Amino acid sequence: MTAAAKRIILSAEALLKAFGGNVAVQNVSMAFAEGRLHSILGPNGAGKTTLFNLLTKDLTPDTGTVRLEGADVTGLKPHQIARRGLSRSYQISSVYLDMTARENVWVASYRALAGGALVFWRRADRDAAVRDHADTYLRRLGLMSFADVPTKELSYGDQRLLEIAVTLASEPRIILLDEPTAGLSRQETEKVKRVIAALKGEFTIVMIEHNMGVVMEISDEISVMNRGAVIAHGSPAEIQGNKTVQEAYFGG
Ligand SMILES: Nc1ncnc2c1ncn2[C@@H]1O[C@H](COP(=O)(O)OP(=O)(O)OP(=O)(O)O)[C@@H](O)[C@H]1O
Repeated sequence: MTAAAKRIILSAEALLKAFGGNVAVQNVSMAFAEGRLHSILGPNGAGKTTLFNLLTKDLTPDTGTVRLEGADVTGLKPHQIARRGLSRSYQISSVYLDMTARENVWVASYRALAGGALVFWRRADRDAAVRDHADTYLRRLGLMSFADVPTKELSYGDQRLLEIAVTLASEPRIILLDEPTAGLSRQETEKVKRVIAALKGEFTIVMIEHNMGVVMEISDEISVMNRGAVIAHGSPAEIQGNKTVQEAYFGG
């Protein structure tokens, strides 16, 4: 199915962001279709992270519009965007190293369930519900055997998986993954790749990723940025054969 045939859940429309005289994101428009994995590629400094920050409202664009389910959300704060179902993982792992794996997911689970007036539940029921919720995501990411292990004792790859578990436990509809395989071994990269591929369809995923093999294998569509602008958009096969991309990204 083509992207055009799918419902657009999130979109960037003519976004522009400059830092002083440096235009980091230049008139960028992108549409993210429901249930698809859309990767953003580009060399260092292309503007990918700035675009993420504009989508999550960690940054405000100088001009342009961000739409979530058709509504203009450009003026909203990050927590308001999160409440509307958009959750993000960071390039630098943001899990708490002194907490156990389960405790890390608990925090997001508690927030997700608290939306359902969790505070009024009996304490034992509440704690069991939060634990069940957290365990669902630990299991899903293959981390149950580490549930009670302090996060600092997990391998870096498992810490990145835990980060995805935390992201999912907030029950988003859209997840933004910032370089999920950065710094991982080949084996860990394979594992993270399989996990992300399994989330496709259920979640809309936007992913910045430098590992070309991962991007080409699991993406439904790819946008390529260079010097703040989008220079190509298409399927993995279309991007692989695109001459402009080869010149900009692979140096010729
Ligand atoms: N807070 C900031 N202040 C000033 N300049 C910034 C800021 N954030 C980003 N930039 C600049 O904007 C441009 C785009 O940076 P950005 O981090 O978005 O690129 P990127 O594609 O994510 O790169 P990388 O792959 O290295 O993470 C760069 O020239 C960068 O130096």
